[in-house]
Amino acid sequence: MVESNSDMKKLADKDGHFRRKDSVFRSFISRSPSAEFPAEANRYVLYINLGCPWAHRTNIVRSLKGLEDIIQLVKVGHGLGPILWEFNGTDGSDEKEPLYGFNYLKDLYLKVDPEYEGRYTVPLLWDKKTEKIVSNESSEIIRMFYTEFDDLLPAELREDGPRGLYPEHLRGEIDAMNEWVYHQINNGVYKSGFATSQEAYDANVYTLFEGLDRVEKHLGEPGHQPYLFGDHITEADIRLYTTTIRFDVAYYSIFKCNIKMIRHDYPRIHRWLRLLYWDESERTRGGAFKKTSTLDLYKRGYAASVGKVHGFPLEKLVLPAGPLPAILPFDA
Ligand SMILES: N[C@@H](CCC(=O)N[C@@H](CS)C(=O)NCC(=O)O)C(=O)O
Repeated sequence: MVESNSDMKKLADKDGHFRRKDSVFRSFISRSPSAEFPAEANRYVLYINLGCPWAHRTNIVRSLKGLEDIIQLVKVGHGLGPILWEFNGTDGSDEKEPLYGFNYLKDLYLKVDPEYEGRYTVPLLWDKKTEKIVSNESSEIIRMFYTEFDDLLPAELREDGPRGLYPEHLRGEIDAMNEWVYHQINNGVYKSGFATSQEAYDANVYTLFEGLDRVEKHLGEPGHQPYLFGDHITEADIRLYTTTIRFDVAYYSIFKCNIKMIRHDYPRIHRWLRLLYWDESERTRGGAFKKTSTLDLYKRGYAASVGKVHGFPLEKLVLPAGPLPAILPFDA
């Protein structure tokens, strides 16, 4: 029996189009001590799956901001049965959920709200003290991480220091870029990959490549190197990175996003991507991008998801070998 709100076959609507549902839990951690969810060390747990690009955003920011000792990270594996997220030792996950011994991520959602009818998604930010979900929306979790724990961090890691990820003078431009990058690229790959009709796939796959063409052009404009908005890594880089690092290895073949490849067809994006991935300097706190990127997992995770959408059993998955290597060296 597949439960309706975790049923992967129902990801696409009747017309074959994948339309992502809005996240349901949208509270905020605040630096104010009187807030419902005040910023405190050892109080919050971030649940992720390493394959998920939305969860990956939060994992990168946790690492870039130096929040590893402040926010606990728990990895959940890909479900071997019909339920998507399972604590089963795969993808670096524990055998059981560490706080309550649950088997599935959905058990946390149902603990908070037994009537919950939304999807059981990662990332999930959990408050140990109130036993509530703070948020399951990555774009908002990363923004809390930028600022709200800053009183607990050294000056050089604070948002008002030189490494601000969402600096005031760039907010308008970052928001504008986020908007089209989200629709055309971050979510664009899913609109191709989870389409269950030829019409839905055809209606979306070209728009994705128009988005990548636009990024390639953006990176050629003054003030847009080496990072998307100049000398410093910003939110825009993080949000684009998690899709592009999965592109050649997984989306190209498994999501049928195969009109162009980053490594062969987008020299500027390819350079920018490798610059972030291979950076193990202090700028990325010793490799926040590389350390959180698990290229070997991406094919299997996406093949399993697409298999679930089409009712194809996991044990029969055959994974594509290439491209080799999964990411090229910086100077190739
Ligand atoms: N808008 C959410 C999307 C999260 C999301 O869709 N996560 C996927 C994994 S990559 C998921 O958990 N899907 C399970 C499902 O839809 O049942 C965010 O950015 O946090």
